[in-house]
Amino acid sequence: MTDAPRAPSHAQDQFLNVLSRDAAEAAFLDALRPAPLGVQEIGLDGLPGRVLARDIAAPVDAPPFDRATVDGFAIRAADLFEASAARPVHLRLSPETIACGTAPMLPVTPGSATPIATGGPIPRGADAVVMIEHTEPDGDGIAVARAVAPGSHISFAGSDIARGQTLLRKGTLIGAPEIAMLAAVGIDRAPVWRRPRVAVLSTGDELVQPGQPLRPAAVYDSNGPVISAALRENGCEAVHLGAVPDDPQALETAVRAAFAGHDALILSGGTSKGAGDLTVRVIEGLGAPGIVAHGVALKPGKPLCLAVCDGKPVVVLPGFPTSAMFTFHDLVAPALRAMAGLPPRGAARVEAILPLRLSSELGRTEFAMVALTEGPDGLVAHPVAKGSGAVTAFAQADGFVTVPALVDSLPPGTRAEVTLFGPRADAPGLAIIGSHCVGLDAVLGRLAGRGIRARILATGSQGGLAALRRRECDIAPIHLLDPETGAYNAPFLAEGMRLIPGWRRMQGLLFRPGDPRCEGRGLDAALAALLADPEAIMVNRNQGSGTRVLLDGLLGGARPPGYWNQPASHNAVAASIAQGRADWGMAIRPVAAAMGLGFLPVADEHYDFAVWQDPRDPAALAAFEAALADSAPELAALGFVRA
Ligand SMILES: Nc1nc2c(c(=O)[nH]1)N[C@H]1C(S)=C(S)[C@@H](COP(=O)(O)OP(=O)(O)OC[C@H]3O[C@@H](n4cnc5c(N)ncnc54)[C@H](O)[C@@H]3O)O[C@H]1N2
Ligand code: MOO
Repeated sequence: MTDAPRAPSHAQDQFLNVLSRDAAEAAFLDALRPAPLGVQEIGLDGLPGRVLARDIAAPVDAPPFDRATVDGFAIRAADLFEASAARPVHLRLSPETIACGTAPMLPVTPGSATPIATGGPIPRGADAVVMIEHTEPDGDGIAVARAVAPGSHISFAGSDIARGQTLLRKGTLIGAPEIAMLAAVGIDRAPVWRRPRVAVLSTGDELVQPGQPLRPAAVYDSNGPVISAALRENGCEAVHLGAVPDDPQALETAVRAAFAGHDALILSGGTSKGAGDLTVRVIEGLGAPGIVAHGVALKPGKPLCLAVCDGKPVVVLPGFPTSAMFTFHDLVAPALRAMAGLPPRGAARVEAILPLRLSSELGRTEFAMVALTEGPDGLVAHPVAKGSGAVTAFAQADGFVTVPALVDSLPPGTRAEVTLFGPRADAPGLAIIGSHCVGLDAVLGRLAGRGIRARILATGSQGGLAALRRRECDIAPIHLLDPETGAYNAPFLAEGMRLIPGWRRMQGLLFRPGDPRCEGRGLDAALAALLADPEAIMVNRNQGSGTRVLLDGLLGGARPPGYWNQPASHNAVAASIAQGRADWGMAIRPVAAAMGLGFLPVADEHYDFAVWQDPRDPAALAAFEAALADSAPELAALGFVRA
């Protein structure tokens, strides 16, 4: 409860009351007591995805009558007890033929048979059907050379669904199989829970809706669409109202309107500081009891704000996309599912080995997202964290490992429980761990065309080689320069590994077009001019990258301004120069071209694939090599030269 008086200052008392995850959940559920919102009758067409509000009993039998399951003759089994190949039994034919949809008029009397189609109602007197191919025409009737057990080829009334039986239970999520059952007993509408209508509002001056051009310093609103999608996956109707700027009046108006017209309200962003106080004040004014938790000892997700106003949930998710999704799934979705009448989502769990130490912040329950590969001793859980601001972690991860608040790290080799996002992790065909290159996407496209799926985890060359050494992946893409020999990749292989030759990528010096220090000059002259100018700021690369080795070689011990800015990708280097945060750096040519930057070639870098000589899936690896050969045109178009 947060009725504490607020200082009118700008003091950073953002988290009035940091609760444990469990305490926050309990406070929220206690104040909300989530329950379904009411019942509505919906026709069959609208039922998929809805949740049944009452048990449904079958009003009729299915099938409604005893029927033939084959084309043949309705007979009396007793007539054929003695039938054999040596002494076929003759049966005379009844004058009627029973088609589907024809009610029989005449009984089957001893010594007779009635032609019947699959699905035709069994006539009185008959107790079995003999298949047409087990009979021969015989004068005015048929000859049957085998006995037939009573009940053969008959499906009896009510054998599928018995009248009065509970067909579907309350709480069932209706899909195609349920529609079939309802339709089969003649039901054309069913009572379902009303879907909670949930308003979704993003907050922040920097947000631009997808489809619009991006302004400088702005980002696309990804939380709004992803929360809306997740709401729909959890039985709610999502109403995405776009983004509202950090302006008190605009925020108050938007929040009040969204709250009034919906069953729940989900905001994102601005929970931790500044504008967050605005949102919090508006929420406090919406109704009692108001905010029940603001600040939860969770990682990601610390600034989560949970409120209940006049019986409706009002939630402010952290702005960072990964934090927003995690807190939504962990603490918000279960309550909304209960309001939608859906049962709790059962999460499958598997055990997997941690290949590396997993560090965690003491005092916060931490969820570490992991991608699974198959290792020699079972599943291996590779952390895929890119920070709370990332949007790709959910798509790349199979699930997460929970590190309790009082644990600060899990050592390598720990067998950890992984809670899966989906029903079961689908085993990828090929596990590729190492350095990522845009050219690899072209190869994987070709590989998919050959029906083989691959999982890529971008860990850098060294991480990939280590995973390959532990046999936790099939392929490690690497570009490692041995400064001693000047050779690429081969010196780094372990005994029993080999290289599949990949391609060469030209590394070079990047600059903004028109920079007089570089434009029209050769590499040496440009470098000399840059190093001579104290105003020239460089952007470096991370230690351990091949590009860094090249750069350090070029710099020959110099430490120009910007040296300590060390991002880990070609794209970050190019963005930094294009946006004027730095003036020069090193990256591969396609990245320079994509950003419209000037480029002075420095050296060809070799990007190859390390594999074991005795791979665990030789066929998949052969398919990879074939896909690599097929990708020559795409690679050439990207500016890569096949090795
Ligand atoms: N000094 C402190 N700074 C921060 C703290 C802290 O305790 N002290 N907490 C950090 C944590 S943890 C998180 S999580 C974030 C949460 O911040 P907010 O909830 O206030 O979110 P914003 O500041 O508005 O945005 C953070 C980040 O996310 C981007 N964003 C916001 N909305 C969207 C959206 N709809 N779609 C895509 N991206 C969005 C926004 O542009 C920012 O980059 O705060 C830390 N800081
Ligand atoms: O809570 Mo924040 O979500 O750690 O990044």
